[in-house]
Amino acid sequence: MSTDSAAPSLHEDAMPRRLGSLRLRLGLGVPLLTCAIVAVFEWSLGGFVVPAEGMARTAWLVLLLSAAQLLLIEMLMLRPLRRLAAGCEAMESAPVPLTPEDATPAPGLAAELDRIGHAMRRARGSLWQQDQHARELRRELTQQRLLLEQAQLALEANQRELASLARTDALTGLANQRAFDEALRREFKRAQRQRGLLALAVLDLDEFKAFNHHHGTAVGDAALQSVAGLLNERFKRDTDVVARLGGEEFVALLPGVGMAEAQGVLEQLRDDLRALRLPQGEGHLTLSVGLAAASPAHPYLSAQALMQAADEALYIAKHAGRDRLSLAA
Ligand SMILES: Nc1nc2c(ncn2[C@@H]2O[C@H](COP(=O)(O)OP(=O)(O)OP(=O)(O)O)[C@@H](O)[C@H]2O)c(=O)[nH]1
Repeated sequence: MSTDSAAPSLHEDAMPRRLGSLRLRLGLGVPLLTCAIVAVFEWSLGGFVVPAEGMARTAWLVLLLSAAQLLLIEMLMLRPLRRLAAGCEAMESAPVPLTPEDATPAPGLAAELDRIGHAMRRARGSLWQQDQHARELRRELTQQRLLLEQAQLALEANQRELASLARTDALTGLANQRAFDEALRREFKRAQRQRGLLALAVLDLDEFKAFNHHHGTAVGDAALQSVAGLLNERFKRDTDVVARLGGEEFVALLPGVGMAEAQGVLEQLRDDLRALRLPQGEGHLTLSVGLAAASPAHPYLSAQALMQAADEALYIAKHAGRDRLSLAA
């Protein structure tokens, strides 16, 4: 049968071994039983006193009867059992297409066993198909999970980008008002806690309305970007925060920096701007700065109070004629 050569299984040898042992037992048992039956039969006919000729005839009779029985057992039992065993083994291996021989089993006991083997192979085929289907579904599920993970990563990246955009000034790339407000609150509390220094400068370009008017807003935009570049250059420490609050107004928040040090760096920044001679190396765009600094010797009640002091200093610088730095009282 075709299933005899099916894919190997864990119990491949077990069933034939069992059938071989059964055949051996039948091979011994059937002749002995036949011998016993013939002996009883002979005894019932004439007793155990049998001439030598009669003995030989009886031996032949036993031999022939045993051979006939064994042949019948082989055809009607062992062969169908082998098919059944093959059917059982096929349950553990890939299905093999049913042959016409499988589809039309022989009549009698063999037919029953064949039918069982046949049904087992059909069940195996169906199980195998379901198993294949389940594997496909699992593969698809894995793929979908991968896609989902990728989409999730992309979404997280987008969210991070959005969050960063929400805290960044689009024109200059500096922190915006929202990011600055958070930084001011955070650094002010830290300075208070650690009794440290915190300088805050508010910087405002002078007569920027007129600048825009003369040179156009595109040139004005470029000037704002140049000032942002200068701020980034001058305030490079990890703890420094520079931001554009809107329009032509910038801030520099400098943790751990006192009034004198901040004043020095801001004057250098004003020199840098003057040297640039915006626009196009021929102009004279200037900057006014208001500077306030919190320290244990000069504390402020709140972050807002520090900001207000810097704003007031800027107001004084503007009203004193612009292009200068004014210190908070
Ligand atoms: N090019 C450009 N101009 C801007 C931008 N945001 C605000 N402005 C302009 O900046 C100018 C600010 O003008 P004002 O607030 O009157 O200040 P100012 O002219 O600089 O005068 P002072 O601050 O008193 O020296 C306005 O004309 C705004 O239109 C921007 O993103 N790009």
